[in-house]
Amino acid sequence: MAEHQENPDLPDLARGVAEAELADGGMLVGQFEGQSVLLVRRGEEIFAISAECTHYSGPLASGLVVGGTIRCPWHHARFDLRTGEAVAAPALAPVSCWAVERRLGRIMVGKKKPAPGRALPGGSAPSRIIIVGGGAAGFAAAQRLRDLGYSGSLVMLSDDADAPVDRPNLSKDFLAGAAPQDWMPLRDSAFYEKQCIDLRLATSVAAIDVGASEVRLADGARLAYDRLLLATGAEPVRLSLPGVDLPHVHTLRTFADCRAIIAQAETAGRAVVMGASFIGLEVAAALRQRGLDVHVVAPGKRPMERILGPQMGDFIRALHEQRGVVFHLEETARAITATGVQLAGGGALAADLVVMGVGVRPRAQLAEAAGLRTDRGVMVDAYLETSAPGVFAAGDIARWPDPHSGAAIRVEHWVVAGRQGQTAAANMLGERRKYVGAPFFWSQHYDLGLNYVGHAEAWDTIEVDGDIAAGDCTLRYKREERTLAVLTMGRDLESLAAEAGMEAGIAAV
Ligand SMILES: Cc1cc2nc3c(=O)[nH]c(=O)nc-3n(C[C@H](O)[C@H](O)[C@H](O)COP(=O)(O)OP(=O)(O)OC[C@H]3O[C@@H](n4cnc5c(N)ncnc54)[C@H](O)[C@@H]3O)c2cc1C
Ligand code: FES
Repeated sequence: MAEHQENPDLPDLARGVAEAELADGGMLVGQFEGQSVLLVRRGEEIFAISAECTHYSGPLASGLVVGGTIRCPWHHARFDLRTGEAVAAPALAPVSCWAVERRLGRIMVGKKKPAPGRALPGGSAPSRIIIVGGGAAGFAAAQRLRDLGYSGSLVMLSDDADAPVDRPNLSKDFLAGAAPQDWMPLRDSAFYEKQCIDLRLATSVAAIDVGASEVRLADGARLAYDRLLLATGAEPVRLSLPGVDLPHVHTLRTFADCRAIIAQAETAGRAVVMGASFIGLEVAAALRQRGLDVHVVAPGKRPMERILGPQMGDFIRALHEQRGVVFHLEETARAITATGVQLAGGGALAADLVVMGVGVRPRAQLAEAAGLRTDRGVMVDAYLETSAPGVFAAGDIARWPDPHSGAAIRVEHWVVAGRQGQTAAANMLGERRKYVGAPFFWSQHYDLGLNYVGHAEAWDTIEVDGDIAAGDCTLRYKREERTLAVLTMGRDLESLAAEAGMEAGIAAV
């Protein structure tokens, strides 16, 4: 938690505030020993927790209290009000909590509470767990296993040479040059040592033998498991075009990909981004922030129209055009040369950097070869277990029965991957916890963020409330009167309420 200068505008919680200042259901930010502390009152109970989210320092006072949790307005992390525990991704570290005293009509903050400990769930705990994948789902699962008290062997295999990183930032602040390199790892190497997580980088898994409960590494070594989590994520599609292997043509998935784009951007003046969806446009924004000329080539009529609809498509286009991005829509590339991109429509664009953001495909080959049930991803049940008992899957590869849309869906969202990793961890230890989280993602373009809750592949109506052009709106994607998804800009509380509402709807069934 960040240290703060004394702020004369905030009440000193060592001296306390009058009880009347904190009504039932209310929140109040004060300071205690130089730190911002949030008081939350629920009936007769008062909680004191750090006012800043441990993900990107979001202001918890602008969040939503649901049951015993407080939810961050920026990317929906959840913290237990009593213990401070980060119960749901994307936050991976707890917030501090303090004891609260009520004396002579005043509320005062006392001693900091110790970090929470958890008892291992009942049942026969496995003694060897292997996680294949060092991304959002794999990391969150490993951390949650240790948080839950699992003390057996925990091996995490990743074919990436870098330890797990904050992948969403690869197309945002880090690519734009606004975040230092040391922001990127989710944890430093000391964390893995301390938690006894045997993290093996640049280690490729070649096969899984579910009959023998073994994974085979590319170097031929075999490792036995009692429980296995597949969290192999997705890989970027590389269009098959002449010139696609030229050195200035990139895709973006890993930290190394991002460093290579940055190295090229340092000398490049003109970039062509292929694809006008989330990653393509975030890359376009970041490269504009670095001062490059940026052209975007995409086959659709509007950017992001298939996912967000025409109104948002027009808005996103205008937003990027105001910042100097030039779109070539309803257009595709025919070939890439050392100096540019030739368009199918006959034109040509000069470029010394080309980035393809044309989608990803799930890395489900291991599961397919092992005979697990797959269908455009790895099929899992509500507990995230695959068709092979004891083998779980989470994140971008998993297709799960989503209770909100009623369909088996697979998404590519950071928060979903992290939360599925956390649920799979509990279930690998013998809990029977269904994954019922409403899908959620965020995207950032320059200083504008959008939040999206739910899942709508097709809709018949988009209900717009507010002013899209002003970045202050809520869009509801509906089919037959039912809201499938809610997009907000500048209305974080509505996004949180939509998520909580969808989840409450499921809980009530
Ligand atoms: C640039 C970028 C920006 C993004 N921005 C956002 C955003 O703003 N919001 C959002 O919600 N989502 C965003 N996403 C999507 C989000 O990052 C993914 O949904 C998330 O990372 C999925 O997590 P995962 O654990 O399933 O897979 P990954 O994070 O991809 O991790 C997969 C891991 O498996 C390893 N692996 C794969 N196969 C093998 C093998 N055979 N042997 C060993 N290891 C293997 C890989 O090396 C990797 O470590 C972004 C993605 C990218 C690339
Ligand atoms: S800042 Fe709180 S969830 Fe991201």
